[in-house]
Amino acid sequence: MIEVEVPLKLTLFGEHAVVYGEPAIAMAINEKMKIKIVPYHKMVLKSNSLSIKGIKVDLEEMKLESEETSRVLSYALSTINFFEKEYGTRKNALIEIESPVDPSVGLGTSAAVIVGIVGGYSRYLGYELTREEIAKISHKIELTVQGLGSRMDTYTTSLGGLIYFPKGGGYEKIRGEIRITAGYIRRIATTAEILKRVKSLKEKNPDLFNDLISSIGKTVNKAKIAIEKEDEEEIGELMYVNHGLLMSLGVTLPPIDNLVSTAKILGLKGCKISGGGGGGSTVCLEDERARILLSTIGAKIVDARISQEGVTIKEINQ
Ligand SMILES: Nc1ncnc2c1ncn2[C@@H]1O[C@H](COP(=O)(O)OP(=O)(O)OP(=O)(O)O)[C@@H](O)[C@H]1O
Ligand SMILES: C[C@@](O)(CCO)CC(=O)[O-]
Ligand SMILES: [Mg+2]
Repeated sequence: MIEVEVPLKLTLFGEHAVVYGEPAIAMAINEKMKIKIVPYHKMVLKSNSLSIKGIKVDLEEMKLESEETSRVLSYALSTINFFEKEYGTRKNALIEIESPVDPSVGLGTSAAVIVGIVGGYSRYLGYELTREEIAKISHKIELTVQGLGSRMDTYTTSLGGLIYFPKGGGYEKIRGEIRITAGYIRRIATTAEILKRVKSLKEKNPDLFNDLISSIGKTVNKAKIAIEKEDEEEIGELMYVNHGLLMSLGVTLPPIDNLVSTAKILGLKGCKISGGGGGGSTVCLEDERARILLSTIGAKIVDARISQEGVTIKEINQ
């Protein structure tokens, strides 16, 4: 049996802008997706947190036929098919995914599913991939499924830690500690859908769009310096600025906008939406009042302690 653990992630700065080559900062957290892979007589996927809205069932074979099924399973299916296409191998298995959070809430579950299956299924096939190799393959798969996207989520969940993604590519681990309070609410759309909306804004108003994302890029670079100097005042101020710029991109949601502006009035150091947006996750610099504010919008608090460890893969002889 292969057992995989993948940390989820928080985007601290630069979401969406990073898709267009700007920098970003993300952090792997203590919320871990667990994936188990065991030999089986056919290829079966089991996942505790997925649900499907609307079903179409072949009653003879009791087989789900709805398009919704393939959409919801698209990341997992594409990852399994990747190995058949690239490595010419397919070995039947029962793949069981256990997620600590709901899907599509801004915590990188799409990246974690891909990273977990790439790491676990490649080991099941007898390959020993490094975390960098897992990240590279996973980014390629997520990009294929979504059509748009950056290396940020797949690299953060593969490598772990607090990571700066510079303009133009690569990554750099950041020293320094940042203590966060974070929670999530349900989202109105998936990241893939929100990315498409942002792209249409770029096509409609390229000059304005470029000004917005380059301002986010400047915010990220200032935040990197502030994190390294452990200057919480500056980090927090930049979180509010980044949230305002994401509001202008149209990716926030009124309950989170209200929370962020209330946080600012109450004197919390910093808060912003995190991840794809449209609801989902909110991050604040650690503060008991942030937990209270998050609970007022019905958010589920997550364990936002940093996970220095990235994806871990264990082979267990049964
Ligand atoms: N436990 C799971 N099992 C299988 N697939 C999952 C699971 N969790 C998430 N997914 C896949 O990931 C998709 C959600 O990806 P999406 O990018 O919208 O959210 P996210 O990655 O959590 O947020 P963000 O990209 O903003 O960080 C789901 O629709 C599903 O296809
Ligand atoms: C919105 C985005 O920047 C972060 C999603 O968690 C998309 C990406 O970087 O692939
Ligand atoms: Mg995602």
